[in-house]
Amino acid sequence: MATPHLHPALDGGIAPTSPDFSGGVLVCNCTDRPVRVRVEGQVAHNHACGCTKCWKPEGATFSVVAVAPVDKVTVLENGDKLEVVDSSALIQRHRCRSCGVHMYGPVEREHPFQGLAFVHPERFETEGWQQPGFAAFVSSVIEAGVDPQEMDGIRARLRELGLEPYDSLNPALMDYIATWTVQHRTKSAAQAAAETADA
Ligand SMILES: N[C@@H](CCC(=O)N[C@@H](CS)C(=O)NCC(=O)O)C(=O)O
Ligand SMILES: [Zn+2]
Ligand SMILES: [Zn+2]
Repeated sequence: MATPHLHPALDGGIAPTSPDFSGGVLVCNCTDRPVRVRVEGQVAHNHACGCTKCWKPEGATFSVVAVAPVDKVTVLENGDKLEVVDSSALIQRHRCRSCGVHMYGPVEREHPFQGLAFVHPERFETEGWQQPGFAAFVSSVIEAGVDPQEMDGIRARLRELGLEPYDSLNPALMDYIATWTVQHRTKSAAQAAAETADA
């Protein structure tokens, strides 16, 4: 069977992380007035995402997406071209309205990921960004039109590339979310008790 095409940054082997990468500028696809967004520092939790919401380059089955603290992300040029894809979504994906590339997606509402912005490191002008480490929302590629019969081949290829496939996020992030949920619940209960005591 033919090797499945996943994403240009994955198909030919994954470029290694550079210890010297200290941030860079994300650029959209426009030749005229490209949107430029600066990210200070290395990105984190870079991964392949199979969900239908994340931006993918033409023909790709997966997105490559990472996070950076939102206060390390600055729109440098042509921010007037940005629009929010879906203002009701958790991730406020800002795309270039001319070329469609998603430039950054902050999480603003109360959530374990609050304060982070999702970015597509392949849009960095320079190399050395953190290499992807796992694949998330893999089954979701079916929602984008992939034949379910291709899933074994896709998961095998992801594993071959060292990207363990998950149908949600990886265990580290799922544990982080669950821990946040417990702490948040505990904090809310404590706050409620304090308010009752004050009354
Ligand atoms: N099966 C859904 C999954 C969508 C989804 O939950 N995506 C994840 C990974 S990016 C998420 O956290 N979404 C939050 C959001 O889109 O704001 C799809 O493919 O559309
Ligand atoms: Zn553009
Ligand atoms: Zn996604």
